[in-house]
Amino acid sequence: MAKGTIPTIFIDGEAGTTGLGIRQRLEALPGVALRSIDPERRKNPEAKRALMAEVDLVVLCLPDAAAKESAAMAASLGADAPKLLDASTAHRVDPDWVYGVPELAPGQGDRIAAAPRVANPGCYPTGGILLLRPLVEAGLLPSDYPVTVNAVSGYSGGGKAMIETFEEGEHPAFELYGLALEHKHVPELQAYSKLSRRPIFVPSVGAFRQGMLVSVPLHLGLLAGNASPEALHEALAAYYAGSDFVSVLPPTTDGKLEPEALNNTNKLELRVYGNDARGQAVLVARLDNLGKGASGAAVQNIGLMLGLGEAVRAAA
Ligand SMILES: NC(=O)C1=CN([C@@H]2O[C@H](COP(=O)(O)OP(=O)(O)OC[C@H]3O[C@@H](n4cnc5c(N)ncnc54)[C@H](OP(=O)(O)O)[C@@H]3O)[C@@H](O)[C@H]2O)C=CC1
Ligand SMILES: CC(=O)N[C@@H](CCC(=O)OP(=O)(O)O)C(=O)O
Repeated sequence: MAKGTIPTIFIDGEAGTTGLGIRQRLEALPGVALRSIDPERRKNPEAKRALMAEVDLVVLCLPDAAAKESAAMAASLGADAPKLLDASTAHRVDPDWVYGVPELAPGQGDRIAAAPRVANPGCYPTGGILLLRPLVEAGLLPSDYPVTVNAVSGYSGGGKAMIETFEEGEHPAFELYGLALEHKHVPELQAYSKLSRRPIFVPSVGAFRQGMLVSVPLHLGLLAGNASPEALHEALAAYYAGSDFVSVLPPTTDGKLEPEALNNTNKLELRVYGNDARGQAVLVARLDNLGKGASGAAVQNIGLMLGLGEAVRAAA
């Protein structure tokens, strides 16, 4: 139930990369009003608390520690507490929060719509989970399969600090990272893909602003019943039939894929590349790390949480 005539939203951290992207998308959306704090007071706890009590929904676009503080502040408002959507990593595997991937499973969109607290997903896990979960659910990919997820992101994924180092020419043009195998996205990737064995995750970042590819190599002989690439494709296509934003495409014929084609959209594409003779396949997800990987996904969740789903679909 809206506190005013139309739902109101406060973006805590609206000057950052994700906050700005959400703001721009919401400004183009009819039926919501944005509320802000004077920029000089944007980190002031009293100013935040007062605004939180007035709005219907707060979006947290903050580093993890600040997101935890803001979430506690909102909870302390009791009956005046707004709904929360957290873009940080802080609450993604917290059982008191609903994971904000509407395509995760049947009924997930309804769970997001009804939830007081929703955790927006990480950009890389969005691609990995949407590739893996249907195959585990279908019994094609054993849950203890030794999964490796390789990925490349545009440099905006690292927020304001990384954007600056790339645009000042102070960052290598390409870099593997996360090689300590403790990347913050692994827990959500494992939990929501329903994998019993911790996946190996090897992210990388390149000299392009935005766009992302997430890929998972598979040995067909280790899948249930030596599943074929066609069976993997069919399982994914059936899972996302009728989805507004996720599509399952035949692989391109030249065996190449670039990461930027979906930039500035909330779309995500899945493909299965296979070679029966070699007994191998590679699953690939393409998305915009700032779109379906962050701000686009946030606006999709806001649409569900505030009953604006139709407007979000129309604007996408
Ligand atoms: N970039 C991406 O692709 C994605 C990022 N995310 C997540 O979103 C969150 C924000 O990331 P991102 O936008 O990239 O980061 P940025 O560094 O671009 O922005 C963070 C913003 O938060 C502000 N901030 C920090 N502390 C406070 C506070 N206590 N109160 C109010 N504002 C504060 C910062 O201000 P100042 O600079 O002045 O400190 C900055 O404007 C992170 O948790 C990140 O993990 C999620 C999905 C994708
Ligand atoms: C290139 C780069 O540095 N990417 C970020 C992830 C960006 C992202 O979407 O992660 P969150 O949603 O969890 O913030 C990283 O690997 O930490």
